[in-house]
Amino acid sequence: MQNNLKISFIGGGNMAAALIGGLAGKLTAAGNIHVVDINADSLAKLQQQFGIKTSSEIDATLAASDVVVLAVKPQQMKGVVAQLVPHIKGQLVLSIAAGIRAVDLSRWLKGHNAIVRTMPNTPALIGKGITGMVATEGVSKEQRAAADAIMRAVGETVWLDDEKLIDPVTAVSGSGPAYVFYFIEAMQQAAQEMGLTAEQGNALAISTFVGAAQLAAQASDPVAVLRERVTSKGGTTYAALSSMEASGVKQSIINAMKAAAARGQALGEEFGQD
Ligand SMILES: NC(=O)C1=CN([C@@H]2O[C@H](COP(=O)(O)OP(=O)(O)OC[C@H]3O[C@@H](n4cnc5c(N)ncnc54)[C@H](OP(=O)(O)O)[C@@H]3O)[C@@H](O)[C@H]2O)C=CC1
Ligand SMILES: O=C(O)[C@@H]1CCC=N1
Repeated sequence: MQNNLKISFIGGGNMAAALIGGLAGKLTAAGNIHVVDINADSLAKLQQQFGIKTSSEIDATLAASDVVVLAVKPQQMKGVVAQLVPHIKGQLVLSIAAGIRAVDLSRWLKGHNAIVRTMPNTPALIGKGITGMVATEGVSKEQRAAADAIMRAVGETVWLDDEKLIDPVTAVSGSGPAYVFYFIEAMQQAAQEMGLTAEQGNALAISTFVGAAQLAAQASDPVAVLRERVTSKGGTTYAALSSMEASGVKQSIINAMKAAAARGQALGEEFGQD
């Protein structure tokens, strides 16, 4: 599916690159995608990889865009948005930043209220992302559909009614890939400490994650039942899970995710001020 959607990215870092990979030449022609970034290396890489337009400064391309994607760090957002004001008229502004609230973006944009706040994740790079998203009142039906199409180009979407839920989404799926990588790293380390080679440990740990995740996605049973099926009475899995319970692993994960959500809220409070 290709359409003529003109999309400008402000910030061409890790997450923007993951999104552009799913959009360029797929949802829209590469020539319809424009990236503004202060980092010349990032721009050169993006242009070479995807054949998109790039510039180091905001220019007239922005005013001609249908969608402006804000993809800089939360700490950089206020300064960046201030530069956009003269160029934002009726475009949809789509933010992927953690923490920064739509009300603050709208105020910085002098009352512009066609804003969709989203929280994607890096598996977007391979079309397996999932994005939580919420629209402000000024977003038209067509703009909501465009936002959905952009994020669906790199995976699934989950629409929320309440912007407050973006912080929990950030804690679950936005930051989530890092928890998975952390768990895989621990499994790889354990594999090596028990005598397997790095290559063997990598293959075993990663395939186990992929296989178990796909089984969980396809099974009609809850994951707790799938876990119980692996856990023979008095067996090896029971020994491992008992050790995890005794160390408070589950509660640690819950605490960590609540810390991520709290950090999202704090970023909004810290970097969303006037
Ligand atoms: N990484 C992830 O997994 C996810 C990230 N996000 C959100 O995405 C956003 C971007 O994150 P990520 O891609 O990881 O960050 P990156 O640092 O990789 O990308 C941000 C880019 O913006 C550039 N930049 C800084 N200032 C400006 C400016 N004034 N004008 C234009 N470009 C500028 C940076 O350049 P320089 O490096 O020189 O500063 C950098 O290339 C964040 O708000 C984050 O919360 C959301 C979901 C997941
Ligand atoms: O760590 C962060 O703040 C960003 C948001 C979600 C994933 N990365």
